[in-house]
Amino acid sequence: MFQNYRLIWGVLQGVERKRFLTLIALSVLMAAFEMGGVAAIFPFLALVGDPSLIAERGEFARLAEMTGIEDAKRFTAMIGLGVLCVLLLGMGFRALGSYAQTKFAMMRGRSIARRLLALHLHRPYDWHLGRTSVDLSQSLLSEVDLVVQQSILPAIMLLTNVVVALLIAAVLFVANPTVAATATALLGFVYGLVILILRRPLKEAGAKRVEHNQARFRHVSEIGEGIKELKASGREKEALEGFRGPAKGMAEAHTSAIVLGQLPKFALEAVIYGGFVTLVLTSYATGNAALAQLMPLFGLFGVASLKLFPALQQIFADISLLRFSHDALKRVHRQLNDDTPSRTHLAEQRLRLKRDLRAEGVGYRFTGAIRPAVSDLSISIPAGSSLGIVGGTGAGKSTLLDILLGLLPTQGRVLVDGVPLNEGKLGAWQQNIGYVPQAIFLSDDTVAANIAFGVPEQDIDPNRVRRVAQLAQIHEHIVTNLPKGYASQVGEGGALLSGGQRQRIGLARALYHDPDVLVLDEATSALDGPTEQAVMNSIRGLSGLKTVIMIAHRLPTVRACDQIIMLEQGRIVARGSYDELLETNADFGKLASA
Ligand SMILES: Nc1ncnc2c1ncn2[C@@H]1O[C@H](COP(=O)(O)OP(=O)(O)OP(=O)(O)O)[C@@H](O)[C@H]1O
Repeated sequence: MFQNYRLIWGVLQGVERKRFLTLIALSVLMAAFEMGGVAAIFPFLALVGDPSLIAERGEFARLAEMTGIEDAKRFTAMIGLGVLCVLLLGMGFRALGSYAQTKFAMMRGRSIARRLLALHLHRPYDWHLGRTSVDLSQSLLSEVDLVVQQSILPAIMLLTNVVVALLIAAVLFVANPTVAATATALLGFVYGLVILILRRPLKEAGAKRVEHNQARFRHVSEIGEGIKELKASGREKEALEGFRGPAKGMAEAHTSAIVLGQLPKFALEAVIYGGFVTLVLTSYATGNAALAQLMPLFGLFGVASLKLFPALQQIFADISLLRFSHDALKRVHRQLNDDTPSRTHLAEQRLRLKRDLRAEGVGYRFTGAIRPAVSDLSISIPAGSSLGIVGGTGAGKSTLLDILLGLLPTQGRVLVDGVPLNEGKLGAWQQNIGYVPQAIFLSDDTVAANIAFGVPEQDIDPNRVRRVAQLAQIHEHIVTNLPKGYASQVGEGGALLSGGQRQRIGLARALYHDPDVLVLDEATSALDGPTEQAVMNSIRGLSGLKTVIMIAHRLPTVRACDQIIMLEQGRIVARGSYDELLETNADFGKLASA
């Protein structure tokens, strides 16, 4: 449990930690108010039991003299009112405190999720390779909520309730040390025993919850991604069955946590009320004291147990939640404190390409790969020219592209106008690149918003959107076939657009920010012959204005490129113009005729 506090401390940041400490101080104050209310009951009940105390007890006498209320009934009523005020004040203060605590915890849900997302976005590209987005969505959408509601909030509440319980116990000790000591020993024993018995099953339920939740997220995400294959092969039933196990496991883990958390309630109830009855009966049977004399004590214990019992109950519930959420907290803590370097400074100004882009001896080997995907490769691309990259599958084309984009760390150097690209310049360089991947991601938004991707709606320039759509040969389709033109919704994942149309939206998107460098990673492979030709003509129209780097499987696609390189096993095996390569390289000739 102390580990939970350590982990929470690690999850919080500078100002959050200060607020956390302030809330704990507030908890102590809340507890003091709570105790004040309980302590005030004792003299009040004593007075009700024996009005002569007004004259006998100094503090009552002084108060009666100060207020001028000598009449016993009126004096008792005044004290009762005072006690009520203290109790109400305590409750009001506690309500305010609870609001502050809950708000603090809930706001952490927002800040922790945002930090997780920011860390994820700023991790280097090679860190993302081999990782799925399931991890992120599970942490952001599920584990953070659990951490907030079942770790941070209970951690604060636990401290409040422990202080409340201790202070109320202290009042009871002052009132009657013997009874209080017996009750404490009894409660402590029962309580300790229950915690000891339940801690392991609670922790196990928490670990199982994380595991099943992960499986649930993975399964749903796989269904989303593979829905076409699933439906086409009629495997809906299996997909549904696959969800059953983790969903059931998750429900069972939560059930265990809730039931185990409630078990001690009954044990405590038995001890508290059983103890109270025993106390009354013993006093009555032994005739040790008149019932009237014991009244204040019973009243005190009654009110104390009204306060003490929920506090003890809450303490156990908080401990249960902390144990249950331990694994989720550990996971979020690990993700927030993962020391993979992040690049958080986004450049404001783009790094323009005026002379040339050069790669000198670049290379990259994927983790676990036997040989490098690209090795010792050098190339020079004059600004405004076009480069076509061809080669068989696995030749290293995409890896070379990723190196030039600054996405992968490389041996050798990449130079922009003779200046080596380093960590500090990557953001500025990437802002100057328009990238069109093989598969375009479309958000469930309008066509215009998808072209000006990431630009807030009010800042979208409709003229620019139209211009780049014309360049990408998609304008005619948008204005003639879509119901609301540029304001039409594309449907989730671009469901209303064909593969070729999606690709052209992607091209328009890459052109929207008017980058100096246009990178196409098999971007036209989904287009039919005439459309590809039209798009390639548009790209050719950019000749001299933009530097174009493209990967293509079909050789006609790169026909008009100023320079073509052919890769094999990560190395350049031929370079030149299309016609030069056709003449000098037999493999290229074979590929062209194929
Ligand atoms: N994330 C990865 N992890 C490990 N190895 C990888 C990874 N991505 C690519 N590779 C390996 O690196 C080599 C080059 O891959 P790359 O994707 O650059 O080739 P490519 O020429 O673009 O292939 P294709 O035309 O099939 O897309 C291949 O052997 C591939 O298996």
